[in-house]
Amino acid sequence: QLSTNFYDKTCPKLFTTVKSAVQSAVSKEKRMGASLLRLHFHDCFVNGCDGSILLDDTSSFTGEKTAGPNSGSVRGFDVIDDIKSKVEAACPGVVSCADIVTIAARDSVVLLGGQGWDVKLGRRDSKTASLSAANSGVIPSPTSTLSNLITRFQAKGLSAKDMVVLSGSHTIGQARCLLFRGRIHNETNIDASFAKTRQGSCPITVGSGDNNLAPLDLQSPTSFDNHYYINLINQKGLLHSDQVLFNGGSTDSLVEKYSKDPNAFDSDFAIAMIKMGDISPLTGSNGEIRKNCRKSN
Ligand code: HEM
Ligand SMILES: [Ca+2]
Repeated sequence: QLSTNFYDKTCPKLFTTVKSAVQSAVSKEKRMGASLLRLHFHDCFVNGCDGSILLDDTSSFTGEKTAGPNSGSVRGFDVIDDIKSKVEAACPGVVSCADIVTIAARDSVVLLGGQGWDVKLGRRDSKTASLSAANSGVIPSPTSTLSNLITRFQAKGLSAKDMVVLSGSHTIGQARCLLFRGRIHNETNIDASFAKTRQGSCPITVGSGDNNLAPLDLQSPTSFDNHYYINLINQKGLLHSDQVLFNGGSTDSLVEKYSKDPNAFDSDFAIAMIKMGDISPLTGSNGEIRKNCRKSN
C-alpha cells in the first residue's frame, strides 16, 4: 500500500527539503551518509520500518536505542530531528518519521555516489518501541555464519541475493574494533598485510582500543561503489560476516559478479532497498504521524 507519490499533494517540498538537509549533514561529515543508511536497516528489521528506533525511552517502555546492536553504534538521530523540524515547518503533521528515514537513506547513497531509486512512502510511525525486540536476534551479528545471515534475512522476506547485495552497504562507513578483533587476530581467511594494518589500531587484548574505528571498505570508505566485493575477493573483508559471503560457499558467485559489474550492483541494490523498505509498514489508521521523532504524540 506504499506508493512513490504518497505526499505529492500534501507535501510537495518533501524531497527537496530532506535532500538539502542530508546534503548539509553529509558535507559536514561524510560518515553520516553511512549512519543514516544503517539507521533505516536497523529500523526495518525490528518490527518493520516504523520509526521505532528513533523513540527515546519513556517511563512506560525502554526502546531500541540501548539494544546490543544499537548502543554506542547507531547514529544520526540529530540529523533526523533536524530534517523532521524542516519538514514540519513545510507541511505540519503530514510526513512520518519512518518515511523521513527511508528518504534520508536513499539520499545518502546518492550523495556518496550510488545510483538511487524511487522510494515508496506512506509508512506511519509506531507509538512504542521494545528493547527486547531489538535484542531478540533479528538484527544479525557480525560473527554470524553465512547460513545464519541467510536465515535472518529470509525471516524478513529477503532472499540470500538481497542479503549479499544489501551487505554492499559496507562500501561506506566504519566499524569498532571490538566487533572485528576476532577476525583480524584469529582468522586465517584474511590477507596478512591487511590483518597487520588493522591490528595496529585494534590490539588483541579485550578492552583495549575497543572503540577504535576502521573503515568497512579499506579502499573508498566514503564512496558508494563496488569495492566492498573486490575486497572480499582479496580476503580483505573487515567483519567475519563480510568475509563469509566469499569463503567457498553458495554466495561466492554473486560476490564475483558484483566485483566485476558495478552496474549490476547498483541496480540490484536499488531493488533490494525497496524490498527492505517494504518490511511490515504501519498504514491506514495504524500508528501515527509523530510530531517529534523521539516521542509518541
Ligand atoms: C548482513 C548482515 C549485517 C551485519 C552482520 C552488519 C553488521 C555491521 C556492524 C557490526 C557494523 C559496525 C557497527 C559498529 O562498529 O558499531 C556495521 C556498520 C554498518 N552497516 Fe551493517 N551489517 C549488516 C547488514 C547491513 C545492511 C543490510 C545495511 C544497510 C542496508 C548495513 C549498513 C551499514 C552501514 C552503512 C554501516 C556503517 C555505519 C556508520 O559508519 O555509522 N549493514 N554493520
Ligand atoms: Ca522498526
